[in-house]
Parts: sequence; structure tokens; C-alpha cells
Amino acid sequence: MFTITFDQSPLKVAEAGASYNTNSSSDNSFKEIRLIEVLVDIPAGQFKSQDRDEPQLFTYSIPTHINVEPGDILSVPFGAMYLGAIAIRPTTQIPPGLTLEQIKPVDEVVSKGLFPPYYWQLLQQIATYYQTPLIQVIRTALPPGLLRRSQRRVRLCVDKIPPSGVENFLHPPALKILQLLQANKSKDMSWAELKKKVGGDYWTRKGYQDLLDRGWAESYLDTPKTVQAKQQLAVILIADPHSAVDVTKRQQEVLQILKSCGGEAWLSEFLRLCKTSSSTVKTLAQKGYVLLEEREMLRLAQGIEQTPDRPKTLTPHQTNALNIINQLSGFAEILLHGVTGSGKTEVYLQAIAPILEQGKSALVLVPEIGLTPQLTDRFRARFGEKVCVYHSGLSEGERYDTWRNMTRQQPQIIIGTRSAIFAPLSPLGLIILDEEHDSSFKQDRPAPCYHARNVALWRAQMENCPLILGSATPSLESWVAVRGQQGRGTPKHQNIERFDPISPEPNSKSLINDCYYLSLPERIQSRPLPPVEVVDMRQELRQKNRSIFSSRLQRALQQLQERGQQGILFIHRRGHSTFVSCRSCGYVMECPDCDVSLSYHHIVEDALQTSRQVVPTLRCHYCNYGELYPQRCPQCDSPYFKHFGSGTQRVVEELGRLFPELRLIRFDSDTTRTKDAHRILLTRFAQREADLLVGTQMLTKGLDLAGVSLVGVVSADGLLHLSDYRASERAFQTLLQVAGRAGRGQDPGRVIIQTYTPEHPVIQAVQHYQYQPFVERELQERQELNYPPFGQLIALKLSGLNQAEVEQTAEQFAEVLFSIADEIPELEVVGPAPAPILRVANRYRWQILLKLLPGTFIDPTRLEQLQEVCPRSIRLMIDVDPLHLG
Ligand SMILES: Nc1ncnc2c1ncn2[C@@H]1O[C@H](COP(=O)(O)OP(=O)(O)OP(=O)(O)O)[C@@H](O)[C@H]1O
Ligand SMILES: [Zn+2]
Ligand SMILES: [Zn+2]
Repeated sequence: MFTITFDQSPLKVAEAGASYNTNSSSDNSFKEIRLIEVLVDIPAGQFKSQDRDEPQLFTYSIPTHINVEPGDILSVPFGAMYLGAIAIRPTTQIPPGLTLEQIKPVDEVVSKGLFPPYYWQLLQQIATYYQTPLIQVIRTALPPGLLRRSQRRVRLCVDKIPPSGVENFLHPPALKILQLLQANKSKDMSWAELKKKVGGDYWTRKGYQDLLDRGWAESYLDTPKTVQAKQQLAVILIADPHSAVDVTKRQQEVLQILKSCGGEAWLSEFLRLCKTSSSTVKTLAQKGYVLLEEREMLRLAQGIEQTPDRPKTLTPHQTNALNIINQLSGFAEILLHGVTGSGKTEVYLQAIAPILEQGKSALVLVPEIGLTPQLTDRFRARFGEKVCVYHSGLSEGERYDTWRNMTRQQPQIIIGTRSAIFAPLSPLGLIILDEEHDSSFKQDRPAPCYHARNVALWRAQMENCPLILGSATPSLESWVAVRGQQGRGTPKHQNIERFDPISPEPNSKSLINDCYYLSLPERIQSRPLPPVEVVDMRQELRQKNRSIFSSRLQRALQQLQERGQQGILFIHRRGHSTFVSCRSCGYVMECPDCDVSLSYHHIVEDALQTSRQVVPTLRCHYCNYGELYPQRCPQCDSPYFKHFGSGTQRVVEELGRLFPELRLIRFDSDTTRTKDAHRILLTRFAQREADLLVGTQMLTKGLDLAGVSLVGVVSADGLLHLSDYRASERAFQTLLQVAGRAGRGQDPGRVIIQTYTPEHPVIQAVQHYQYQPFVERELQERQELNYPPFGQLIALKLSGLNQAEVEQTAEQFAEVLFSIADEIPELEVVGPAPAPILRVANRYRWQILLKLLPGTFIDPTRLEQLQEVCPRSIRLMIDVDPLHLG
């Protein structure tokens, strides 16, 4: 848990000598100067900043007669033009090189409320904490083209205009505008059009100002008229499939699928889903079972309409959790720790209902879009049209429309991935992070490398609303936040300095107790968690089984079809395992100092420029410790000492060879690229079109499929030995999540995990579902080496096309940092070292780790200086609280 400190410094322009802070009555005379930083919509090529594509913030003064707030859309003078702009934050600083007189005033407020008033402070907080320029944070937060898509228009206030004789006293440009508008049927025109007809910006502005002063005209912001609502064919079920008699088996199937989609779908999506032709659907339409109809396609992404459902009767654990949540009124951080299938989603749904009734909105964040269709469907079934989806996968138009819709202040629910934390909802009554432990909540690149959980916490504090973190396997950060440093205590009530948006005085911080630990220890209907069987792959090798499947997993796969059951086969993502291990004894090479596994590297030795030699080496990518790649296992001398990894492709081939009858669906980033692929593949699986779902990480997240009885993990080792201090935590979470997909329906589940190190503490903990003992042990280890959540890490990630240059720069930077560390004993500099995967997309990558003891902060300006001296050919990324090192 960190403290929020907002920059509430007084007006610096008013700093007349040192008297400002000591004599508070003298500041009134200066309060008149109000400055605002704005984001200007500069047409491409009009302005050259250091970085060509980078938009800029400009400072304007606010005239006394208008009220400008952050989030307003403005018209501002810019060179000879007037441009659209978004007010970002009030400032007290005159930009360097300018005098107060040179700062131009804002022209007009065109539209209000593009984001809530405290929003800029949130952006500012992110910029400060994640050491990123504010403008980059703005670019991450606001949807692209927000200004470009908004059109300034002028309309007459018809009832304010006297009936006749106005020609006698109006100036020509004002009269011209009046006549143009009056001639228009809607009494309304775009600014651009007016300008063209009146003859230039200057006269249009003069004329308009006159009409505005008289109250005869006003300007406003509108979506350009060219953006038309899209029409699209929908197919709608109009009769019960069960009563259909005159249909073929296939047609009956198609009707059933439509029913399971909630009775309605877009035709094109539906055809893909059923793998049928439009003639089948047309036949069904002729027979009167379905209706084909043009409908307006909502550009608000709301998903497919669902049959309404009612709140479920809660279990006692759910009731207890909900009661506590319902009693909260202000900020609180709640960890909802519920085992897989314990009904966390139902708790979210019932916690949101009263929030909407109070006229507030709710924000629900989920890890990946692969998980969203099922979850969105459940929300849609409960709350209908009030649910919208927001994530970076939407088109620009969808994002824009959803954004504008969110600022309309009707109570609504936004479901989205990481970037949805920036949704401009207000008032906000509740924020939920589902699967809060998931690492996709952290942005890897570009900067800011923000974690949506941190941002959510700051937002909840600013909005003074509760934040629910839900997970079956909470992150160590969240666990420690609510249970105290050792993770043992009962929910620890902490003192948090809360920002009060109502009275933003520097000292108005209130102390509140606000951490809750809520647990759902049982599955719904007291279904048992599926037993976890661990298979020792070293034994298989001894028994001469060289297949990637143990004989136990082979038997289980065999039985799937015989028993008409379904399974999930989990494969660790390829290309991420760089560790080396022994197939005979399971020994893994580790760094003697850093508690992470060593990474395999080829080093090309070219010292004499005559011979090129490939030398396989093992390297620690924290501290750069290295040794030669041993030919035989240092522990048991076995020659089966290898670099690890088996991809989806290989698994699928082997499955095809061993079980030609088994019907597979591949579910990974290769097969789920297109827009609705997740929904389509999962629906097909749920319709039992396949026996086995084979895939990567994506499978672990929240799938609720009743038919799945078997879960197989091909090799846990890829997860266990990631060369990262978080490897164990992540492996534990992933394995428990994937195990949690089994046995959610009537059939009891079964989980088979294959590994070369069955004695590994993570495997032991997973086998017995021991969350707390695992976490306590892990926390102890982290504490010994000052890893998070105890100490803080900052990674400086360098990359460039020239390997020697990257390495050299990294070494120079490390020198600078070492000298800083000499002054700050709480700072440790580790490295520089090559990233575990040294070269990605042609760029060589090195990194330096900064380790800070609890409570220590490094002055951000010192890291900024590194940014300034960084050669242009090298990219430097500052990753605060990095999750993935490499
Ligand atoms: N009170 C209830 N009564 C009956 N069924 C329920 C109840 N609560 C939830 N369910 C059902 O139980 C199943 C599991 O619930 P849910 O998916 O919400 O669990 P979860 O805790 O989110 O699981 P996971 O962490 O594995 O994603 C769902 O099909 C849900 O509809
Ligand atoms: Zn060995
Ligand atoms: Zn090391």
C-alpha cells in the first residue's frame, strides 16, 4: 500500500518574494491569474516538437468571465487559427521562455465534462509514480481521435432573437452569420462551414462573439454527421425450437444454437458460429421459426443480447460477503478470496445492483478479452443495455462512442480490460478487478508501465468508493495489503491518506480504516475441488516412455471419448522458457545470488575477428552471473541435460498420432486473432463439437464450462522455472486456475499435472490446494532478498539495434546509478545484465534493476537525467514495479 501525495503547490506565478506562504491574506490579489494546460488538436504537420508524433501540452490563461475545468473541450487561439483543445489540468507555472503577457487566453468552452474533475490528478499521479511524461499518460488514457471526431457547431437561440429590424445595428459579419443560420432549416451549422462562407477565421469569430454576447447564438460539440449508425442483418428466434417438427436435424441444431445465444444474433456472426450457409437460415425464416431483420448496429459494444436472468439465491458465504460490501459507503479495499467456482461473479452482480439504484456507475476490469464474452453475457443477462464493453480492441469509432456515452452520467456498467480503468464514469460507485492477480493488468509497453490495480486503488480513493479485488489466488501484494506484512493477520485496518475531491486543500486528508478480507472457501453446491494427480516424468523416462504424454494422461485422454466427457489440455506458452534442466533428476540451474533460474544464451565469440564460435552459456539476467553450459547434469551426471520447451504445434501433432479419433479445438493466440474468435470457439466447445480444448494461458482465465471433467497440464516445468523472482507465485496461480476449470458441472473433475520436479514446493501446494502456507513461505523468501511486496523494484530496460552499443550504454548508466547508490544506502543497483531473451524483433535488450528498501524513494528527476543523456539510437524504458523482467 502506498501513500498518495498530490501536488497541491500554491500558485507559483504569484510568488512575490517569500511572503506568499507566511502571509495568507496577501495571496488574494494573485488568485485572478488562472492558467490551464490544454491538449491542442494540432493538424498533422502543423507543429514540430522534438518527437514528431508527440502531441503537446500548451498553457493558456482563463479569462475572468468564463469557467474552465479539466475535461472541458475548448476553443483556443493557436497561431493565426482557433483550434479545439481539451483542458487537462490547472497549472501555476508559466512555461519557460514566456512571460505572463505572452500567454493567450482561452477563447470559449465548447463542451463540458469529457472526464470527471479529479481525473487530471489521477493522470498526474500515474505520470509521477510511473516516471512517464504526462502527455504519454494522456495518450494512453484518452481514446484516439477524441478531438478530431468532435465537431464544433453553432446554433441560433431562436426565441431570444427579436422579430425584426436587427439589420440596423448588427455589424456585417454578425449579420452574415445570423442570416446564414436563419437560412438553414435546422438553424445550425458547423464552424468550419461558417468560416468558409463568412470569409475567414477572424471575421467569423468577431461576428459570432457579437451574437454570443447577445445570447442569440451558442456553440456546441457534436459527432460529425458523416458517422452514420450502421445497419446490419440480425436473425431472431420467433418460435420454440422444441415445437419445430418440419425441420431437418441440422436445422433443429441451428435453432438450438440460436436459442443458446439468447434468441438473437447478427446474421454474419451466427453463420460463422454454426458453420452454416445463409440458405439454411432463409429456409428457417420461410418456415416461420426465425425472423431476418435490418437493425441498427450499436457502435457501443454491448455483446449479444441475453435472455434476462434473476439474482440467484446466495450461499451463506456469498451472503456474508455481500452484506459487508453493501454496508460500505466510502473508500474501502476488499479482497474477495474465493476458490474457483465459488460464485464470485454472482457476488459482483448483486453488489452492483444497489449501486445503479443510487444513480452511480460501476467499473469491472477483467484480464483478457478471451474471458470477456462469457462474463459480459452474464452481466448483460442481468443488467441489459446498461452494460458496455470498453477495451483497446474496439474500433476507434466504438471507443469514441462509448466514451461519449460514458460521460452522459447515466448509471451504467463498463466491463473492460486494463485500459478501461480510464473510463470517464462519474459518479462511480464501485470498482471491481476480477482475477486481480493476473499479470495482464500491468502494461508492459509503451510507457506508462502502469498496473491497473494501482490505478484502480487511486481512483477508488479519489471517488471515495469501494474497490473489490477478486481472485482464487490473490497476488502477494493484495494479500499483504489486507492481511498485514506477514500475511498472517486478520484483515489489517490501515491508515490511508485519502484525497478528498470536494475540498482539495493540501491538508484535508482523513484517516480511515478500510481493508477487508472476504472469503468464499467452497464451491457452489459444495462441489468438491477436483483432486490433483502429479505425474513424475522422470519415472516415465525410466520406463522408456519418451512421449510428451505420460501413460496416465494417455489413459485419461482415451477415456474422454469413451465416456462422452470433455477435457482441457494446458500448454505453457512457447518461447518463454529459457531454463536448462535435467530430465533424469529434475535439477535446474540457478543463480547462486538471485534465486532465479539461469537463462540459456548463445554467445558468438568474435574476439579476433577471424573465427566465429558459438558458445552456449548460462546467464543470470538480474546480476549477469554466467557460466558455461554443462554437458552433463551437475547433480546426477545424466546426459539428458537440456534446454526446455514444447509448443502447441508439437502437442497437437502428437495428439493426432496417438488419438486420431479425438476432436480438438486449439485455443491460443494463433487461433483467436479475429474479433469474435473466442466466443465462437468456446460456443462450439460448449456445444460439444469437440472433446478437447488445447491451449495456452488463455485457458486459465475464468472459463465456466460444465462439461469439462479432465484438465491436463502437459508440463508444469516451463512455468516453475521462469527466470524471474515471481516464477513460483505465477506458477502457483496458473496451475490452480487451470485446475479450477475441471469438475464445475455434474461430473466430478480430475486434474493431471506432469512435471520433472514433483517435489517442487509449488507442485506440493497445488496438489493440496494450500494457498496460505504457500504464500507465507513465499513471503518469507521475498523478504530475505527484499523483493516485492517488501522492497520495490524499478527496471531500466534498454534496447537497440547495435548489441555493443546497448551493452555499453547499460554499463555507463549502471556507473551513474552506482554513484547515486553510494549516497542512498537503501538503494541497491543490480546488473547490468542481458534480458533473458537477448534479442527480440532485431533489438538487443539489456536491463538494470534498482532495488529499493521499503519506504525509500528515488528522486524521479535523477532517472529523468538518464533519459536525457540516452543516445538516440537506444530506447530506455523505465518500468516501475516490473512484472516481467525480460
Ligand atoms: N448462489 C448460487 N446458486 C447457484 N448457482 C450459482 C450461485 N452462485 C454462482 N452460481 C453458479 O456457479 C458457477 C460458478 O460461479 P462463478 O463462475 O461466479 O465462480 P467464480 O468464483 O467466478 O469462479 P472462477 O474463479 O473459477 O472464475 C456459475 O455457473 C454460476 O452461475
Ligand atoms: Zn540430473
Ligand atoms: Zn544473479
